[in-house]
Amino acid sequence: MTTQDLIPEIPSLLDTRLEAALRHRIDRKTKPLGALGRLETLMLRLGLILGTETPTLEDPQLMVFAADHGLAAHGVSAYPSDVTWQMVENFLAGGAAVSVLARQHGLTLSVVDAGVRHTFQPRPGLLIAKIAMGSADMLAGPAMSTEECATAVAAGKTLLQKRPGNVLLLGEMGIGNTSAASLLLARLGGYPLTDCVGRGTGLDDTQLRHKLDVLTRAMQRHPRANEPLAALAALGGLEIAMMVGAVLQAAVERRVIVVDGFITGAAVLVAAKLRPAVLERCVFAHRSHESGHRLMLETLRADPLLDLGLRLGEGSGAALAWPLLASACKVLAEMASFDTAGVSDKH
Ligand SMILES: Cc1cc2ncn([C@H]3O[C@H](COP(=O)(O)O)[C@@H](O)[C@H]3O)c2cc1C
Ligand SMILES: O=C(O)c1cccnc1
Repeated sequence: MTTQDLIPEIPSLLDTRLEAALRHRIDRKTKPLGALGRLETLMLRLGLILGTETPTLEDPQLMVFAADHGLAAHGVSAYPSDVTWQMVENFLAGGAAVSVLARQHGLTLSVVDAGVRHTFQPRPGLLIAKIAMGSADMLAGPAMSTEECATAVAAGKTLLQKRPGNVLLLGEMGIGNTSAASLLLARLGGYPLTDCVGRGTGLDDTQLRHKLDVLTRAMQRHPRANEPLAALAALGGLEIAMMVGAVLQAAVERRVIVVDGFITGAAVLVAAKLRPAVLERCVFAHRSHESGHRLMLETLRADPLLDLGLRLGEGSGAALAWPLLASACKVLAEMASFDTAGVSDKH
């Protein structure tokens, strides 16, 4: 499969007529001009993505992409790799944070086994798309072969195609994946690693220094992995690669993409380096407590909706931001204008 086949074209959403109509509609609502603040920016974005002055959100899909990481054997996380499969069980049993939030908000939760080091029993809500029993140790070679990486991206596209609705909320699970996300940010953003690495699940100072040392060696091991797909294969992870495919396909289909935290942000970064117009389809849910996330958001020119000090992942931030998207659509559709309500406009 050529890169051309794997990575679809994604046109810009630029539509000056629709944008003007949306701005007019928002400005004529019964409120001081601009008074709904960033909710107005959100209304505009949702209208542009869905191509209408009255967008409606249908059958939102929260997909949690899960995989293990070979690098985790080097002690870059505060928790053992087994937590990945155990949390997948927890998601499916309905007991994880994201399970509760998805239930509360009526989001369809599916868990994707992109490469967890465990064999799951098939059951509803679990999409088995396993590429390998975890990624390889990137200090010894690439995390994924070029073929594995391409297969993961393609699988992400196919999975998304089969899901209904017009909104994708991204989530992930994979012990060690803040390391992969940090490496992708450093390599694709051209930043010093120290600005990109954080405590993940809760490393202390000594453990953080060790993580930085391991990640420095990973960068040195792959000096030529500079292109997005090469960096993804060498330094990424199976769940991140699968999210890249899902994001590209969601963008092709003009779905709203709700981006969670640092790791889902890394997948969007790779996708945006390949196809910049992906970013026009994204809503950034929150600013994570993970220290590299600020730089990640700056790189993506993102202005996230929430800042709750979350450092969980799973799609928990995306689920928490969901009611704001729902409100934006409701207000755009139902709030009266100065003309219809007979309210006097400003002098
Ligand atoms: C119980 C538990 C539940 C989680 N849910 C998400 N993560 C989060 O932590 C991991 C990334 O951090 P690091 O790179 O430090 O391993 C990912 O699995 C992420 O989704 C969890 C982590 C744990 C321990
Ligand atoms: O921002 C995130 O998504 C995040 C941060 C720490 C641990 N897991 C996820």
